[in-house]
Amino acid sequence: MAPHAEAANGHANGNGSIVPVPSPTTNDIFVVNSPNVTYTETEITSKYTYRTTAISTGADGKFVATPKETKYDFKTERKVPKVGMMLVGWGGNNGTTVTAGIIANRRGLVWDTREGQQSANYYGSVIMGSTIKLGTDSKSGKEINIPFHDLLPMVHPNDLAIGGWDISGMNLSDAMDRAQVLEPSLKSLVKKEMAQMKPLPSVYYPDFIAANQEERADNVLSGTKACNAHVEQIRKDIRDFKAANNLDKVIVQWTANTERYAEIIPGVNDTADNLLKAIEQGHEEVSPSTVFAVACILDKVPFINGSPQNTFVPGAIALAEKHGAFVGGDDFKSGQTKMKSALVDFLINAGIKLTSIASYNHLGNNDGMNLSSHKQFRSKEISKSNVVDDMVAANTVLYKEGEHPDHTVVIKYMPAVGDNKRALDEYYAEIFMGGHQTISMFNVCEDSLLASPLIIDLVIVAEMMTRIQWKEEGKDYAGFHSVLSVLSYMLKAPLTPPGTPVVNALAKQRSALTNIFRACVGLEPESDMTLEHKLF
Ligand SMILES: NC(=O)c1ccc[n+]([C@@H]2O[C@H](COP(=O)([O-])OP(=O)(O)OC[C@H]3O[C@@H](n4cnc5c(N)ncnc54)[C@H](O)[C@@H]3O)[C@@H](O)[C@H]2O)c1
Ligand SMILES: O=P([O-])([O-])O[C@@H]1[C@@H](O)[C@H](O)[C@@H](O)[C@H](O)[C@@H]1O
Repeated sequence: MAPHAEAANGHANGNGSIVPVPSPTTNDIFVVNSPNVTYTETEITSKYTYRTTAISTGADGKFVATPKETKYDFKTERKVPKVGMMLVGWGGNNGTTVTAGIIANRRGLVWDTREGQQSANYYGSVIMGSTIKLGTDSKSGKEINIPFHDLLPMVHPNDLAIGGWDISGMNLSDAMDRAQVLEPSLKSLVKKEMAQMKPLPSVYYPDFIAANQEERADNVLSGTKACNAHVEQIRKDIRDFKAANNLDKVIVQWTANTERYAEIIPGVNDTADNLLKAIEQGHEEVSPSTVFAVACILDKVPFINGSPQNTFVPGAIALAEKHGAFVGGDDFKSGQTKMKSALVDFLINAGIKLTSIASYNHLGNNDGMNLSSHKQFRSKEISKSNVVDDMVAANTVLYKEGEHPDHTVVIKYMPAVGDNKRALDEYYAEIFMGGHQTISMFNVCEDSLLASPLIIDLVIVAEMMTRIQWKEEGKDYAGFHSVLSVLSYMLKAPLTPPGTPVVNALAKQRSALTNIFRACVGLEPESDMTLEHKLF
């Protein structure tokens, strides 16, 4: 949508004159016409008033609600850098699928399927496949929506350089065949390019993943316990990849197997210094994923954990804060849990008292095989079970202090169904006057085709966050907190800055992401009040 003529030429400042703004870049589809927003060739700055409600309790025990305003300045770099995505577990179902998907989109591929011709797309990506409301047309009052990707100058996934590590040395074409996710007609179009891609050898500490993974571990660095050499090798791998592809920055994601939880041990992984010392001493409780996290943190390479294990032990969080490095996690929220976080939000906010959730799923891919081992399943059970806690705790009308719906999670490995995970859910609730509502759901989640767009969203948003700074009046600009809780929409068990609340409600997560990005261009949060359509 071309911006309104005079808006494109500047905005009225306090004394009514038009302050010229540089014309939007060719990629911009909108410009904000506000005295609070300034565009230069290199950055967008916005003056933003953050409005909240501070609650206190009066002497009479009543809540006292006081509107509160905090003024922030946001600064966003406009130049979209050349970005690399390095995946740990690159040779897995997700790694091969997301790689093939980006190649297919980059080349605009079309392939034959039983239902006819299929074109490459980014469906399932909130950034590439959804829109946000920009505002309402000043003449018609019609809602104007724009692609989410156009809200800020974000990286396009087609431009990502892709690499990574795997304990399996299989090239990406053969690994794509092993994954059994994509149509042969599509694979035939990308296999030549993918055959040239070979994962870098990785760290392999057998005790952290299922023993059934050992047979594929033919591409490993020497040593089966954490050590400085492993950290330094990973740091070198990232530097080499960045140089070889002439990149401005790299984002690393863990999409390798689910590990068992690491025990939190005082003196070992409870502080940054202890964790570094534990790695140097080869402590057996330091996992491969934590070694990758440390390597990335030391070079301020954003690291995101797409699996449920506790990669970010307290020492890793402390190290990230010390270095001002971005981390995010845990566990891609792809199918069954994504549905749950939306449905539970709806039920509880509709005043329906959910009393039982039974979540059963079975799958036949290698992830499922790894999860057939109890310790690895336990990691996943935790991330899949905690997703309703915030919604339940927020409704003290339905639930007494400490009251919680029954919630069970079952995962069974059934090789025959491959990557086409079956999620069978029963939601049981109390309704008006002793009635009950039972919702039974059978949800076939093609796991890797649902997870791959999330891997893309996580890279795009994490990279965007590296180009956004904030300050209060009279202070210096700074980055967001090291723990990127803004990534929570894509994750089952959102990691948040220590001591801050976890929000799992899907609508709230999307709203937070949208409105933080809107603030960067000086736009108010979208409230959906639409008073313009209610008062007149
Ligand atoms: N819908 C989804 O697919 C989904 C959703 C949420 C989370 N996850 C998580 O994402 C991860 C990947 O899922 P997947 O279906 O691609 O699994 P997968 O088993 O197909 O792929 C995992 C890959 O990691 C490799 N690997 C294991 N340990 C490694 C190490 N130390 N270093 C490097 N590579 C290593 C394996 O060889 C394998 O190729 C799993 O932890 C899974 O639980 C997947
Ligand atoms: O995201 P979601 O569909 O709830 O959870 C999925 C589980 O149902 C599945 O068993 C597991 O293999 C995937 O890794 C993923 O975690």
